Amino acid sequence: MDPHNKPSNSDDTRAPIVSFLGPVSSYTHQAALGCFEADRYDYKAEITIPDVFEAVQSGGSEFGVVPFENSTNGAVVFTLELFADRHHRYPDITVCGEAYLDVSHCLLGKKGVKSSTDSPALSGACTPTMSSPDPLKPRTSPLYSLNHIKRILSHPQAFGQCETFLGAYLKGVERIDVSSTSRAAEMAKEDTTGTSAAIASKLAANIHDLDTLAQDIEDREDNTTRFFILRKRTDGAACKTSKTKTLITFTIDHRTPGALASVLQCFQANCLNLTSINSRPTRVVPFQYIFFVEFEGSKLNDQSGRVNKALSALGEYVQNWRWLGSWDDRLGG
Ligand SMILES: O=C(O)C(=O)C[C@]1(C(=O)O)C=C[C@@H](O)C=C1
Repeated sequence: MDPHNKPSNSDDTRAPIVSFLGPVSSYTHQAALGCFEADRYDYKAEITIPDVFEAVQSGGSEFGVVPFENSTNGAVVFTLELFADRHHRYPDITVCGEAYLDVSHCLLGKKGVKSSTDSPALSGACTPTMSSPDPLKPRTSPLYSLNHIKRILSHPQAFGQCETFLGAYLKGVERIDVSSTSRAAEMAKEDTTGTSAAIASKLAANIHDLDTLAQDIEDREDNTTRFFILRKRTDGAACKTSKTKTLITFTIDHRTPGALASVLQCFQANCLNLTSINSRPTRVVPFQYIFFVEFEGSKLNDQSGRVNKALSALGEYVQNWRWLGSWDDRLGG
């Protein structure tokens, strides 16, 4: 990746640090490797997504890479929560880039028995029941028996991307949410009973020397995750291409009819295409929300002036709002 202009506070003698949701071999790590050349940057594995935000906000790391949304399972709420920034912990965090990664999950563990068509672990797949009369057909079957698996570990996003396989072959098996898929692989490796399995990547299987009990277990072949690259706010970091996107957050007075429609109208009036809308609770008043709107166009490279016009116009309808960054659109690139 282009280094998005060298950070102004960087010491020229050391490589800029890129923090990512670790440990190594997470999908976020793989996305970071695709964006930042290994000979020009140092990588730092963080334990949680908040740790990545903190590393960038404190200036300890120049860049951070975090998951933002998945094509099958939707928004990564943990990341939205941090962008909501209710306690003003990350006032300088901005998005300066994005990356898309094809995500193909494996079930990793310690193998028991080689699978055969009559293995009891495999025979229940897609059997209609009263509660599930029309079960979906998984895209793949296990490579080995899963009879010995007592718990599955993964990041909640990964569970949501593999529901069909899990429903067919591991129905009722306990699921444990952990901080990332690569952490799940580490924990499966540490389990000396061999009864834990992790949903993680092929790379994690190699790094942690785990058996691949099943592969391509995601519900959809086109399963893709979008990651954001974070950096501290800099006014000069202009986008490089004409295809750009911008993210803002705002709150509105929920008692005013049409308040949200009025805000969205500011984008329509300036011919700005919206690309995503999300919301999270304000946690001030129940059932009131912080909205996230992403749209095509850049605040920093706004030759037509449409983005800045829309942003000035929406001030009239919101309680408060914040620009979270403008960056080059990498979809399809
Ligand atoms: O990076 C990882 O390995 C993660 O566990 C995070 C994450 C996510 O939150 O979206 C990243 C990619 C996949 O979509 C599943 C999980």
